[in-house]
Amino acid sequence: MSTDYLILGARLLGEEPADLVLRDGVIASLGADTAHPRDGVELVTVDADGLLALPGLVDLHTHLREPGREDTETVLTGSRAAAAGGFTAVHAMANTTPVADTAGVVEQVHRLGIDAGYVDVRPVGAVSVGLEGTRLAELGAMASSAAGVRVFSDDGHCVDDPVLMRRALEYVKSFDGVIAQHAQEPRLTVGAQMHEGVVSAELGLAGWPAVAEESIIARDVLLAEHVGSRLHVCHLSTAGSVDIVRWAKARGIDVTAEVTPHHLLLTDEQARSYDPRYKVNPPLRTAEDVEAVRAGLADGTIDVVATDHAPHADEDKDCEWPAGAFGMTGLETALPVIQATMVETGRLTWADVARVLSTTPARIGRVSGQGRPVAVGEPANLTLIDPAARRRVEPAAQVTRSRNTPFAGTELPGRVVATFLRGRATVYDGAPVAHEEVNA
Ligand SMILES: NC(=O)N[C@@H](CC(=O)O)C(=O)O
Ligand SMILES: [Zn+2]
Ligand SMILES: [Zn+2]
Repeated sequence: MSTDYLILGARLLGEEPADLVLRDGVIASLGADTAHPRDGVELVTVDADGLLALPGLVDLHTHLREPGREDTETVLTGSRAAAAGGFTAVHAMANTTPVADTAGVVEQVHRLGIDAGYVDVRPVGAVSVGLEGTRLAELGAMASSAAGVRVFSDDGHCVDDPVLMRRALEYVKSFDGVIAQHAQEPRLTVGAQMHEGVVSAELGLAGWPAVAEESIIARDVLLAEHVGSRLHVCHLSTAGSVDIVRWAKARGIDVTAEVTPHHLLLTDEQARSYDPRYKVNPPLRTAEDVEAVRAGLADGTIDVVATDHAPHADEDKDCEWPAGAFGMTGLETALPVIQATMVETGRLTWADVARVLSTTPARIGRVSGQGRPVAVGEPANLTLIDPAARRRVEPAAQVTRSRNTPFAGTELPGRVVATFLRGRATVYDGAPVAHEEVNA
């Protein structure tokens, strides 16, 4: 039996509370309660008093680890964690085993996403064969495959060869693609363990200088301008990077940039714990950098927040810092961290949050039917959150298969109460709906 939802009294962005009816995959009405039972259709009423309705969140940067490291995350577990975090679409990065550098692999990931049914999984295609940075992958075949890839990235690695980067930027123009660059000049970061600065010097850990990121971003915006193509900067983390992107945009270059929740909250001071849960690429930077990325997100220089959800096995984090893997989980804490760092500080409104976590990432990834406003006739992709809730992060209670959250024990605001993908609940009463029900 199919289900209609009548959501009573949800707060909409900048508007009075209203009742919403979700029916046949779309928002059928908005305003006073107009739902009436239909034959053969269950009508479920949701009391949304005090809840805020946001368009379903869209992540431009998620690591789902399938194929290859299903012990840490699968398309099913990762997309369920995404729904729990309020997402209705994620982009699955290409650094799997095998690498998503062929039409076959991206179609497989796409198919697994459909079978999971929690969010729209948009596979990212690798830029180079095997992420090796030497030969261009079959970008056109991935674009025209059933997966319809539009975002290409060697994430985890930088496309450091400027000739290859230029060719990739030129090539994706023909199918409206974008190159998402992991900006890290490899020769400036050999053996790097954390941000290069006062703390790394004190701890005796090899440093990752800000210029290793900034020099690649500067080069790439100029390459994008030269060939008239579209560039996206992954997980931008330094004040200098914000300045370069601001300059490029003022010059009219077609560049967009993302920042992660962890770079908006944490600093390199966290490394003093020697706990590898704070080890991430790019590294946590200084308080001045945190202030600069917050300001850049507030003034629109940084277009989106992307999680860079990077699940890792316990054995790769319960170890000495130098042996630890780079990466942190983020799908279930993204919205709470943004509420804490940007909304409760008065730097973003909830409408801005919808823009940076839904509308703009959907536009950059060319994800149709996502990132749309909560309005009549639109696909019913939305999340209901309780902004007044406060919760302590418990790694074992999270939906993701991995426990490497840097926010363990931290109290954060906000809670996802329900998420809907095309009118079907993927999360209800704060918990993911059973798999049999979402993909029934
Ligand atoms: N962010 C990370 O520290 N790690 C990512 C790779 C990446 O995003 O560069 C991963 O795949 O684990
Ligand atoms: Zn990266
Ligand atoms: Zn990544």
